[in-house]
Amino acid sequence: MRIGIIKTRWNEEHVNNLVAGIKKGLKECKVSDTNIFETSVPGSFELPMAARFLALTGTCDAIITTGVLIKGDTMHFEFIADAVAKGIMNIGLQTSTPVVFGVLTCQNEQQVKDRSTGDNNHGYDWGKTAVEMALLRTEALGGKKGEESKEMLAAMGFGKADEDSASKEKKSAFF
Ligand SMILES: Nc1c(NC[C@H](O)[C@H](O)[C@H](O)CO)[nH]c(=O)[nH]c1=O
Ligand SMILES: CC(=O)[C@@H](O)COP(=O)(O)O
Repeated sequence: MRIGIIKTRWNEEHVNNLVAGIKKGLKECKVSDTNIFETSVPGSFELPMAARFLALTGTCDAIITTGVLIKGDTMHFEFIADAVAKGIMNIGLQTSTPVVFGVLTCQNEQQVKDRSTGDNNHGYDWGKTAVEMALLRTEALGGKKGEESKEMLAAMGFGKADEDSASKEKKSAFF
């Protein structure tokens, strides 16, 4: 299983803490470092576009987008938070690659710290969510029922991740 992490350079220190949490969650799920692809974008607003580009490479079974939005003095926060949440959902649905919404939307810095450090690092849960959704995707697209979808996805450029899952015979647990 290969997982992509796209992180922002906005609020970099907090985001790096979240990424550490994500990697802890992935490690517990036996995802090796070599199967984690990591890249960065300027801010949260750029996450959906980058997630789309990465999904279209067909190299990841799931993608985690992570960033930190902190409320400022204007409506900027509200517009970005709404656009990013909807954008990330859309990319997952459009590409059939699960995209985890790993963006904290906080009123202040303390709220961020409370959710990105110690035992309440939300990144940890996002790592596990990505693995669960990647497995679900494999079940959905890698089994017999998924043959047609797989061909369609291959034609659209979703090659590698699907080839990997197709080469293993999997017993479906979800469907
Ligand atoms: N204020 C925050 C931003 N703002 C930047 C935008 O995300 C974007 O990069 C810019 O509007 C150019 O398109 N980004 C965050 O991730 N967090 C913030 O608190
Ligand atoms: C420009 C930004 O990304 C953001 O920080 C806006 O903050 P504010 O709402 O205080 O203008």
